[in-house]
Amino acid sequence: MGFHSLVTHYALAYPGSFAIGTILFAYVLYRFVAEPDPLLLLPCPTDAQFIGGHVPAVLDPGRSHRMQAKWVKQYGRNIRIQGLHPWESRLLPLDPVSLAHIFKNYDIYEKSWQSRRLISSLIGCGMLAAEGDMYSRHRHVATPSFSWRNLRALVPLVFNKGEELKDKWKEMMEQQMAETGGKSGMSLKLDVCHWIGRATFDVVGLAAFDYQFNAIQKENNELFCAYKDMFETAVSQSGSFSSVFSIYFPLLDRIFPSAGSRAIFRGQKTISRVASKLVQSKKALIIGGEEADKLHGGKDLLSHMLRSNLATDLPESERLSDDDILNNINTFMFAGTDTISLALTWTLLLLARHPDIQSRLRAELCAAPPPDRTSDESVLAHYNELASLPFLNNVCRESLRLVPPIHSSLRVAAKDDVIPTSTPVVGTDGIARDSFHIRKGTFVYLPMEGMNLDKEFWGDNAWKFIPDRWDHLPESITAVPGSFSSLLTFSAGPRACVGQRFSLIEMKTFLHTLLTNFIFTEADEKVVKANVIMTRPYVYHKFKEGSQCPLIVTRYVPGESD
Ligand code: HEM
Repeated sequence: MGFHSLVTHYALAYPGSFAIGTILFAYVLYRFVAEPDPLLLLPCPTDAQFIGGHVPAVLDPGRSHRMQAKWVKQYGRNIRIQGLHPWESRLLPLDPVSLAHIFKNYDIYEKSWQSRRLISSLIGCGMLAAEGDMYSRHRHVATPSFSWRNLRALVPLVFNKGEELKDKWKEMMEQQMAETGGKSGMSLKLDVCHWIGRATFDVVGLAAFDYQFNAIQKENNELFCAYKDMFETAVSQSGSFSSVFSIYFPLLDRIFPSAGSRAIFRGQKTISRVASKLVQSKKALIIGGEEADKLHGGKDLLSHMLRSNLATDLPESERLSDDDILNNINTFMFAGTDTISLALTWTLLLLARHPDIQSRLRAELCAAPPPDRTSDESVLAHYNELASLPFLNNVCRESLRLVPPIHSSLRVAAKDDVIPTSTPVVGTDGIARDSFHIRKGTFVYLPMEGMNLDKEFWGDNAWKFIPDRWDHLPESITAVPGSFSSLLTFSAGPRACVGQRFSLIEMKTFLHTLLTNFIFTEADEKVVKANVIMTRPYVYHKFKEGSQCPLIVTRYVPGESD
């Protein structure tokens, strides 16, 4: 039978599947031949895995910086990488001009529907997941809460939580001393990631909605457990079959939930019950009039958001519903707890690995004595002093540069676009161009860590922890479009992190309290980085034990320990 008659025979015998086959064939022909993806003009590294492509390499903080440096040398700063299968191309821009364009045009480069659905299914459609008009309304109502004037009022509560953590560790040391008859006790091996995580939950709970989790003392608060279980389940499930299933078939996941989904639904129920009551009672006080609101004096982000949402000059169409407000509180809990605790954990690990830098920092911090804990004014003056300490500033920036808690992010082009470049891109056709086309639907990586570690901008020692670099930065870094000190740690452009200032308050305040009371040294275990939604510490070869960062914490006694 010839090809012709074979096709006719098949079409007559199986008309349905023949029609589907023909449509698919026409689509493939159209996509790849008549309208080939313009990204195919960009050079692509040849070392992709058949399934998974370059994605694992691009996401792995253990090797992505090395890989990217090699690719930039070979292919230039705008690279086409292979997506999850050989027919899918993605863009990896390491060019500051291209990245600035992508960050600025956040309405073209949106979060993918998959990541938005995943985030929404966990914490609702708050600022992190929303796009379009909904996003603008969220940002409009939430941004004033993060003004410096409002954040100043939160400094004392952050300071007090740092002190509480210090007191807790001292108490644990004293307890150990009593148990061992004084033989040991000045030192403890602590998973600092776990402990700082508890303190950060406390801080964000109070700052976000004036709620006392009391997690430094005990991990049994109902709301704390709900949030913690929910976030931990989401982290442990990331990339698993059940999480992919729940993204693509949310309805089926509701009807036949996996164990993980059941844990998440349970958490959501508790959060909705407890936190909704908080929203209602705060709202009633604000609506109750100026006097009631003054008495309530809510300095937390929720109170500020409710006030700005209830403002008489806000058009009705721009107001958020109570559910939207609650989604934003969940968003602050999700976006503001692990991020800060990881930033602090990595800083302490880096200081443990560089004892000379730790001692220098401690000397600077000890010169700024602690304030009178009972006076908010004194705590604020203390923070102002910390904010101006040059070496503390350098250490924070260097740690946030070297290990950004969010390694990278993913966007998808919502329409066709032309991306400018800093230097001409030489296409696979040999032609040099000042810009290149990108097709609607193309995935684009935002390499936060990649840009922070780029040797061409930061110098040959870019992969090392050198806080002093901040005193003589190379001119080249001014080209990098970061929202904070030319770093992409807090992203860039209109959708950069709203919590940046707050994070620095917590980092600096905690570092002062912890380093003037304790010395941090490395334990026997080797700690390595892994990207599990965020860049988290794991003990080498003990990935199954979960994220942890064991360090030896020793009491610092001025004069004796120096
Ligand atoms: C060291 C700490 C922090 C780091 C490194 C960090 C980093 C980031 C990054 C990289 C993004 C952009 C994510 C993306 O586009 O995919 C982001 C967004 C965001 N962050 Fe943070 N963050 C930190 C702390 C906080 C805190 C404390 C809060 C709130 C209390 C917060 C709230 C948010 C929100 C709401 C967004 C979404 C902003 C938008 O889309 O307009 N973050 N953060």
